[in-house]
Amino acid sequence: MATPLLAVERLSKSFSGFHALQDVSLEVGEGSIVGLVGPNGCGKSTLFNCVSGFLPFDAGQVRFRGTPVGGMAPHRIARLGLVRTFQNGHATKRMTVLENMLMAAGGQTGELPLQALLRRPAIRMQQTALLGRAREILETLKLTRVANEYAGNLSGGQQKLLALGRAVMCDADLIMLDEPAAGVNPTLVREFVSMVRDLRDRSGKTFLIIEHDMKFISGACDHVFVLSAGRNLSSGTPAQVQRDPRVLEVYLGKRHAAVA
Ligand SMILES: Nc1ncnc2c1ncn2[C@@H]1O[C@H](COP(=O)(O)OP(=O)(O)OP(=O)(O)O)[C@@H](O)[C@H]1O
Repeated sequence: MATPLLAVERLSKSFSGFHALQDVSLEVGEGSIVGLVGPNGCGKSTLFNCVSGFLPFDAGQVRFRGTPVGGMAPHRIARLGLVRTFQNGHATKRMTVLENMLMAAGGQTGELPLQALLRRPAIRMQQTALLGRAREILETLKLTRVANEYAGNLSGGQQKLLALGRAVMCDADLIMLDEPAAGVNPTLVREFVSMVRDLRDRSGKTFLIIEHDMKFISGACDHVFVLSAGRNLSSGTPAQVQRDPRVLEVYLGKRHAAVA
């Protein structure tokens, strides 16, 4: 079997003796769109933080393209091709949307002053290419109209789209989205789903997505992992997990699960 792009292997993480994650495992295949769901407090964000290097974990391993990334700093993991968004967006509010996009594309030639002096034509070409790419992504995300607005002036939904755009701009292979549909109006959620699928189909991006909105999960994801109280509960296609009595029980309670 091919090595999965991301493998989380028996990951555990405690906070002062409280087990936020216990032996959690999941795999994300290249080019797939995978959902991570579960009731509030079940450990989804903790898992994202551990995978992306923002939190150390206690036991288990995270492999990206087979390489263990446990203990690596977030920027090193990002350089390998794994980036994540945050629930609150993390865009710089006093820069324009376009500037935020350009900032997200790290690792350009000429970031050091000496390089900048020696390689001016190369830098100009690279800047033109980046600008073109940023404009193209903003067009896909329907943000062209607000490209020169301060990011702080965008609506909640537009901020989410900008977070997605910045992640795509990094040119990462795996993009982890933390609640992309929270606070986004239903029409925009549908567009967001088709944009994510489009980015996967056209650019071969892989996505791991935390989301409470089951319409988003059903519309976007090929596969879903369900956590409950810091442990793996279920996994399968969106339709399979929504029929799983264990999942119905944690979401709806035992009595409802029996009749659902
Ligand atoms: N830094 C921390 N210190 C102490 N406890 C924490 C910390 N971070 C998370 N927790 C606890 O770990 C558990 C899992 O939290 P986490 O935020 O990962 O859940 P979640 O599934 O993302 O929840 P939500 O859907 O509400 O965002 C919760 O009980 C939370 O209170």
